[in-house]
Amino acid sequence: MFTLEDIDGVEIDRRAALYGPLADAVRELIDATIRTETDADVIRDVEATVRAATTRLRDRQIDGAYGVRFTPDGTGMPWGNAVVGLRNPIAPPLDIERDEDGRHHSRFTLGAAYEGPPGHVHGGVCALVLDHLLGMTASPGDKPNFTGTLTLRYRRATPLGPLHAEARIDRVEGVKTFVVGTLSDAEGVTVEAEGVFITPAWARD
Ligand SMILES: CCCCCCCCCCCC(=O)SCCNC(=O)CCNC(=O)[C@H](O)C(C)(C)COP(=O)(O)OP(=O)(O)OC[C@H]1O[C@@H](n2cnc3c(N)ncnc32)[C@H](O)[C@@H]1OP(=O)(O)O
Repeated sequence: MFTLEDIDGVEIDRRAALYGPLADAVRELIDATIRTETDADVIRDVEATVRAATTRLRDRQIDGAYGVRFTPDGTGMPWGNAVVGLRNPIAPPLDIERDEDGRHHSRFTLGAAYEGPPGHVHGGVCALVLDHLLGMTASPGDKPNFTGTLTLRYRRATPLGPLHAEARIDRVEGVKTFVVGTLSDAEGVTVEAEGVFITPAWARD
């Protein structure tokens, strides 16, 4: 599940510079695919081009998903992750910052690819973002904590566009870490979240 990738910082940077722009380009493609109103023959031509590009990428590929890789110095490479994955065009991706007090926060933009109600973020996408942010907040050390229960209160619809999310640990009780967080737009909080994150048996002392 968590694997060691024996590479140094120079190699991480090289790979990030190679794969990051590809994922960015595909994110643009997703947005353009949703919003285009160009001519039918152009759309069919682009479809063929995209299929050809996919065939070229599949020339050599790993079996299964990317996994969460760590380098010997503990640098994480969750590059296939659905929220922060550098190589995953589905991920917005979030850039999550950690304060000295353990609070985690992120500013990001969700566009047309994340729509649920017209012009607004899909409720499941709100949950996706908050689950990941709260999960990161719950796992400050080298032990993973997995979502046991995530409770959300959707106070009002979240508009597509620039957003902010933050989370902090409320308390720790044995193997359970209780985390609270919010998703907000410029007008204030749209979704409140509470999560119970649990250290799985295989990671306990
Ligand atoms: C580089 C960056 C990395 C990047 C990677 C960072 C990843 C962040 C990911 C974000 C978070 C995720 O999506 S994680 C993926 C989604 N979550 C999952 O897939 C979890 C699936 N479930 C499980 O693996 C398991 O059920 C666990 C770990 C949740 C529970 O394990 P368990 O072995 O069953 O626990 P058990 O010993 O019975 O119980 C321990 C205590 O927890 C309580 N408990 C047990 N289950 C639950 C529950 N669902 N909700 C509340 N509380 C519970 C029990 O009552 C007990 O309390 P007491 O008696 O001690 O009081």
